[in-house]
Parts: sequence; structure tokens; C-alpha cells
Amino acid sequence: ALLKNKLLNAVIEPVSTGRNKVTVVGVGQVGMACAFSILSDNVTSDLVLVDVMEDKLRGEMMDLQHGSAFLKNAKINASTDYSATANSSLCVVTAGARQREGETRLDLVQRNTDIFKGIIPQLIKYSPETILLVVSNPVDILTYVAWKLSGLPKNRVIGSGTNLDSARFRFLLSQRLNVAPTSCHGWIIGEHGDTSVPVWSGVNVAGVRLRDLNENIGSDKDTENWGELHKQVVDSAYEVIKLKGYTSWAIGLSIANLASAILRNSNQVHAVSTMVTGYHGIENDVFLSLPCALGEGGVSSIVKQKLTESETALLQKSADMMHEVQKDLKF
Ligand SMILES: NC(=O)c1ccc[n+]([C@@H]2O[C@H](COP(=O)([O-])OP(=O)(O)OC[C@H]3O[C@@H](n4cnc5c(N)ncnc54)[C@H](O)[C@@H]3O)[C@@H](O)[C@H]2O)c1
Ligand SMILES: O=C1N[C@](c2ccsc2)(c2cccc(Nc3ccc(F)cc3)n2)CC(O)=C1Sc1ccccc1Cl
Repeated sequence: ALLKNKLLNAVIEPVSTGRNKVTVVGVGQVGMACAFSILSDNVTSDLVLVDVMEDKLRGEMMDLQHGSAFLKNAKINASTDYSATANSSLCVVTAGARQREGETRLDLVQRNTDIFKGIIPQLIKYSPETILLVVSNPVDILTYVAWKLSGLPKNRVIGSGTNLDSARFRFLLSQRLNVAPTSCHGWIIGEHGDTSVPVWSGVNVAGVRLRDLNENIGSDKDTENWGELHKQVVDSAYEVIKLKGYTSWAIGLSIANLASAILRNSNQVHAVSTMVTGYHGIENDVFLSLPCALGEGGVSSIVKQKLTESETALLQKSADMMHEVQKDLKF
């Protein structure tokens, strides 16, 4: 008899409940930081990696598998064939092309849209009940593209949006106040990146609003120039790219945090990109970030923030700009 049969009595065949199975598409810098953070956070017992670069894909799978003795029994697999992703509760999409020298934003968006045409329908074919979490840039437009290509209801298609922007903002605030980032509360909403919108009325520590202590906070009348914090959120993104050529750890940790809220059905509130049609006077079908409660059904509710006229105007400008790009996309 085989040693295994001398050692073990099989009671049932190993089953994969698929209850918390996670797929990560794209094993680049961001995808692998997401995979590593998700495994470290113990939110899944079944991780599948997908990419088109077969050698890189196999190498990343093997390298993660070799760490299994230090993880909580998560199965780690990889394939270029989407059947391996079947019954995923969450699919994280980080696949994409890099912006080429002198390439316009619209060219990049169309190239990434074409890449999504080969990914999104395949994910839905094998996991029709999944939640899609889009990270690839430009993330708000590509979340709209994923929603259109997937046919899923709007609550099941989420973009990482300003989750990383808000995390950087909270870090910078914590540095300035010498209070832990977990105790520094601040929400950046709207379009991810250069044109995101900090909601200064909500920035607080222990419920004490900084604006109640400095009524000019965030405006150019503020002698302490707190508005500099939001500018540093943008500048630090460019600085990290200049220094190391890409970003990975912060986005990976933020995606694991979102995955945890979804898979643990926690209804925690996070700034993520969701369909905002009907909010803040926005009429077109666009995805922007607002504070959303997240659970196993995706976005379970959206917080109705009271915004200033200028904050509302910035959101509407982003919505109009994105609609202009989205309407010319070829699906
Ligand atoms: N939303 C955010 O806050 C945020 C932050 C950082 C990076 N990003 C974005 O994340 C994306 C990935 O960044 P990166 O540094 O990992 O890039 P990368 O080039 O290192 O990785 C991209 C991966 O996608 C894969 N890929 C390309 N076409 C594919 C396809 N058709 N199917 C499956 N995989 C495919 C490539 O093989 C590569 O491994 C970029 O769009 C980047 O701008 C977003
Ligand atoms: O930290 C990053 N790094 C990226 C990056 C990662 C690999 S190469 C570039 C970055 C950094 C700086 C600018 C920028 N612009 C951009 C715009 C549209 C695109 F389709 C792709 C990239 N992107 C991708 C990205 O979204 C971020 S967050 C970010 C970016 C700009 C302003 C504020 C924030 Cl919080």
C-alpha cells in the first residue's frame, strides 16, 4: 500500500467551498502586492493568480507557495485559463498596459479597455456571482468599463478609487499631528489621482473636527496651510514613481483591507469608486469614490455627505470629463 494510505484514512475528497475564493488578475508589482497582502490578512483559503505572462505567473505562484508553511493553509494556484478562477467570491483586476511615452490618456484607456474585453467576460463566465474590484488605471473609467462588460449590478463592481489617496492623506495627517493613522479620520472622494477631492469638513480626531479649530482649513486663507496635505498626496505618488518606478505596498495593503471588508461581510465604510449617478447632481453613468459600506454583496450603502459648493463642483467636473472619455470608448 502507498505510504499515504498507511498514514491517512480518507474520509471525504478535499472540497473547495469557494466561499472565500479570491482571484487576482495581473501578477505585476501591484497584483503581487495585493496577493501577498491578502494572504497575510487571512481573508482567503483559496487564491488563484491569472496573467498572460506564463513564466512570470508560474514563478510568482511557486514563490508564494513556498511561503505556505508560514500562512494559514491557503491554497495558491495560477493559470492562464480562466476555468481555474471558477466560483471566486472576489476578483481583483490589476492587469493593464503601462502608459507609453507621449501616449494620451484616451489611447491608454482604449488599450486597457481592449485588455478588459479579454478578462472581464471570462471572469463572469466562471464566477457569475463574483464581486469585481478594479485597480488598473485610469481606475474610475476602467471600473465603468468593467461594469459595462460584466453585466453585473452596480453594487458588485467596485474600483479602488480614492482608497489609496485617502490612506496617504491619513498617513500625512498622522505625521503632522503625531497621532496614529488609525485614529486620524479623513475622506478623499471623487476621481482617483490628481483631481481627487478632500472633504475638509470631515477631517477629525476622536470626532473633533479640525475645521472647528481652524475655520479656514483647506482654503488659501489658512495661515497654517493644511491644504498642503492634499497636495502632498498627489506629489508623493509622483515622488514614489520617480524613486522606485512603481507603487505596490500601500495599494496592496489597501486592497487587502477592502477584500477583508467584503469577504468578512463587515459593512465597514471605505472610500471606493462606485456608480454615483444621482448623487451630488451627477446625471451621467460614471464611477467616482464616495464613502461606501462594503459586504459580501459589494456596496451595501453609500454615505450621503454634505459637501460645499466647491467640492460638489469638483465632483461634477470630474464626472463630465470622464463621460467625455467614456462616450468615445469602443466596447
Ligand atoms: N488604483 C490605484 O490606486 C493604483 C495604484 C497603483 C497602480 N495602479 C495601476 O495598477 C495597474 C498595474 O500596475 P503594475 O505596476 O502592477 O503594472 P505591471 O505592468 O507591473 O503589471 C501589469 C500586469 O498585467 C498583466 N497583463 C497585461 N495584459 C493582461 C491580460 N490581458 N490578462 C492578464 N494580465 C495581463 C501584465 O502581464 C503584467 O504582469 C496599472 O494600471 C497602474 O496604473 C493603480
Ligand atoms: O501611486 C500611484 N502610482 C501610479 C503609477 C504606478 C505605476 S506607473 C504610475 C501613478 C503615479 C503618478 C501619476 C499617475 N498617473 C496615472 C494616470 C492615469 C493612468 F492611467 C496611469 C497613471 N500614476 C498609479 C497611481 O494611480 C498611483 S496613486 C496616485 C496617482 C496620482 C495622484 C495621486 C495618487 Cl494617490
